[in-house]
Amino acid sequence: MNLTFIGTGYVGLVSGVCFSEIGNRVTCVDNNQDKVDQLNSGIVPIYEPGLKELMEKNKAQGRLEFTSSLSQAVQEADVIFICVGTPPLPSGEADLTYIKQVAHDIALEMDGYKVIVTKSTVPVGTNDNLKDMIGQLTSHAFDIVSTPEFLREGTAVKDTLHPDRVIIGTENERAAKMMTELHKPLTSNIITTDIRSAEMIKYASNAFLATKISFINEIANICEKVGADVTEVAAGMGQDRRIGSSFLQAGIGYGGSCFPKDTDALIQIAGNVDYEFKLLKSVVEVNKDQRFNVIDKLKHSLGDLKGKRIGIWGLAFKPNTDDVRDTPALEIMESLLEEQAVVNAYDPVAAENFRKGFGKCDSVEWSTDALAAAKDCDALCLLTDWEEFKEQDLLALQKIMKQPILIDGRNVFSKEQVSQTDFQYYSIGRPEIGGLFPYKEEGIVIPL
Ligand SMILES: NC(=O)C1=CN([C@@H]2O[C@H](COP(=O)(O)OP(=O)(O)OC[C@H]3O[C@@H](n4cnc5c(N)ncnc54)[C@H](O)[C@@H]3O)[C@@H](O)[C@H]2O)C=CC1
Ligand SMILES: O=C(O)[C@H]1O[C@H](OP(=O)(O)OP(=O)(O)OC[C@H]2O[C@@H](n3ccc(=O)[nH]c3=O)[C@H](O)[C@@H]2O)[C@H](O)[C@@H](O)[C@@H]1O
Repeated sequence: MNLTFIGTGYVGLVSGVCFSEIGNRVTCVDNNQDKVDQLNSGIVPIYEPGLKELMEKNKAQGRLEFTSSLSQAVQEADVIFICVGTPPLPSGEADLTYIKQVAHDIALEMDGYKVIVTKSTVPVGTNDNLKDMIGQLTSHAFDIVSTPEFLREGTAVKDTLHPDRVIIGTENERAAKMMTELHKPLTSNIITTDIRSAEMIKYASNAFLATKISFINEIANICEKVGADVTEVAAGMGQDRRIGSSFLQAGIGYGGSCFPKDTDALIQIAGNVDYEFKLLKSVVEVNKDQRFNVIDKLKHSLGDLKGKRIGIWGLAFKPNTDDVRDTPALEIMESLLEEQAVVNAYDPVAAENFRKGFGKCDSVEWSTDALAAAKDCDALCLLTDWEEFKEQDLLALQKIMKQPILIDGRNVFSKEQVSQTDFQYYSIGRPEIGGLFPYKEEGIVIPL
């Protein structure tokens, strides 16, 4: 099939490349000419393992191209995917400006029947509105489909080529058939449903995953007080197939371009129909607090942070990405600077993006390797669980630090590794290995 993807962010670019890989003829459109030029000269503007190789292969085989010209891309396409951003407005609601602009532009360029698919995450009812809007602007036939995207950054290629499921929301049989055929090479688990349910499946999925994370983080905080180990608890819980073992990794909370934005948006979607989503509001609140766990632990070990040298390992919101949108590192860094600590930061790939988006970078020192960031530090905070950090030799690390204090915000190191060192080690929800309120120290009495 001839496919056009509008927007070459994570979703448009990865989907475009992967759909060309399975034999379709794909055009990716972006109105950012710089991005298009980069893509045409073989530069992938995002860090995503495996993407560059696949992109080059499919470009060379003539199945994949990039352009800023919408008109030809729309006219040549059987199916047009809208993949532009839906960032949060100050109210938390999704900003649909880019979506509406693209829908308007598609309508004006159409020259025959098209299937128009929304891959961007949009509030329930948006696709119905797009249908009305496009219908008023064109006399050509078209069908609207909601096919929400579930890829994760860092594993986006694998997630796209081997999805758990594909959701196809449409009211039209012809469009459902075309979309089913298109996705068949990826999975047999294709679920067709109505448009509004498809839109809701996306928000509900992200909100549920965020809920799992906040839940386990609260369990971790309680574990620190009662002397249990959250990793043991999560492993035990995860063996129940009804619960499942994924997304039970305690840490400093979720970040990224989607969980924070989509949980806020779902709270607004509910609010707009006069429903207070109490549970999700708490999930968001717990997540905001969890970031400061690191600061609490630093203060517990160092007291006043003024003038103290703090190393930061990891700026990306998770490993294997250079995305720093809503990364916990942002607020942690801000807090440290407010406390007048001296900060030295390192991330294997995300430092440049972080510097671009963070206003107070002048007062931050930057290192080009992990050990340099830790050198002479009073304490080191691990904020992103990059493989590179897991592989560090703690004894060597200890030697170059001024004080051996390690705040492991992602529970990367084991008891065995830490016990061979002199580190004052704090993790999340593992008080026997290193927590904020070791239950023995606090002398909490649990009544029998
Ligand atoms: N980033 C992710 O991992 C995932 C994102 N999503 C959703 O997918 C949507 C897109 O997300 P990202 O790819 O992260 O977005 P992004 O913000 O990284 O990229 C959007 C792209 O669209 C382009 N664009 C904007 N207006 C345009 C126009 N009128 N014509 C052509 N191009 C235009 C921009 O230049 C930009 O390159 C969002 O709704 C997001 O919530 C869903 C699942 C995963
Ligand atoms: O809508 C989206 O954009 C995407 O959002 C998430 O994907 P992503 O944000 O790329 O990353 P995740 O792997 O879900 O991690 C999100 C955050 O949660 C944190 N996390 C994740 C899992 C866990 O157990 N604990 C935990 O703290 C990560 O460190 C990270 O900060 C979803 O997993 C995707 O299915 C979805 O398509």
